[in-house]
Amino acid sequence: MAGSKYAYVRNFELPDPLLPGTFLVCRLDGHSFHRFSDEHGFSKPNDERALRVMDAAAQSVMEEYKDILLSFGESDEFSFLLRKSTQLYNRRHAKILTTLTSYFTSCYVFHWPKHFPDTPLRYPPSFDGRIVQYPSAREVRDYFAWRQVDTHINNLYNTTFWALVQQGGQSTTQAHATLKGTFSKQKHEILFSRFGINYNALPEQFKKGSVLVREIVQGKRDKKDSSRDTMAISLVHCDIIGDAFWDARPHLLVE
Ligand SMILES: Nc1nc2c(ncn2[C@@H]2O[C@H](COP(=O)(O)OP(=O)(O)OP(=O)(O)O)[C@@H](O)[C@H]2O)c(=O)[nH]1
Ligand SMILES: [Mg+2]
Repeated sequence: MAGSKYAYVRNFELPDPLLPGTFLVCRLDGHSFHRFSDEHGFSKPNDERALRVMDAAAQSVMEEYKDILLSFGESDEFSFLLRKSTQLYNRRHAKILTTLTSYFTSCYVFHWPKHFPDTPLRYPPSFDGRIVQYPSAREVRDYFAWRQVDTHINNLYNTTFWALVQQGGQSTTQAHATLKGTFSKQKHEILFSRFGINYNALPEQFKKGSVLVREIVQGKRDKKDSSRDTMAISLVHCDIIGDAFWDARPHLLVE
């Protein structure tokens, strides 16, 4: 079939394949959530309702995209690990990134009312996204360890910061100055001696983020493909994503 004289413009649409045989990590991050959290009255430093909306949206994404084996979330971000051999959308970069970002965003809006029954959305939230390609399991392990360490560092800072402001009566400028150059031990000490807060006793989700992992259901075969095990998504808050985590779940890092 001959194209119209206009059809040549199609040639300007270039292919954008992701490298074959690489692990894909897609990280989404709330756009201007500093403002979004203020406008929707999130509690500081952590709002459990807000974290539950993020977890619910990520779970929906994993239910829709079976090649996502693991996801990790904290604050306004979520990272998704796709299996190395995924053929999702023929590994087209923009197609994967835009559909995951838009599906996550609409799931966030979809799940919002359940967790914020008394707070209607004041405006539509949005998320940005990127895909990083990692050649080996080592980088994937280190990637998730990096995000989880970041959660801990940020949470310790934010918890101490807001204790100084909310309970200690400091201005935000003063609180920043108090914390400047402090090591983590000193922040623990400020929390405990001044405010009676034992950091280690805070909810695991605040300190370690949310891990959603596709686990093998022992002894059960997939209904559609009997050569495969049945997988179920489980939400873990207390796991360290360290060597013991990965070693117990070798299926996450196979081809
Ligand atoms: N109060 C409160 N704020 C939160 C919570 N989770 C995320 N936020 C806000 O979301 C921000 C997330 O950090 P960033 O992603 O660096 O900042 P951002 O405003 O989203 O900016 P961009 O991502 O660059 O668009 C935090 O700085 C907080 O202001 C929460 O549980 N409670
Ligand atoms: Mg953000």
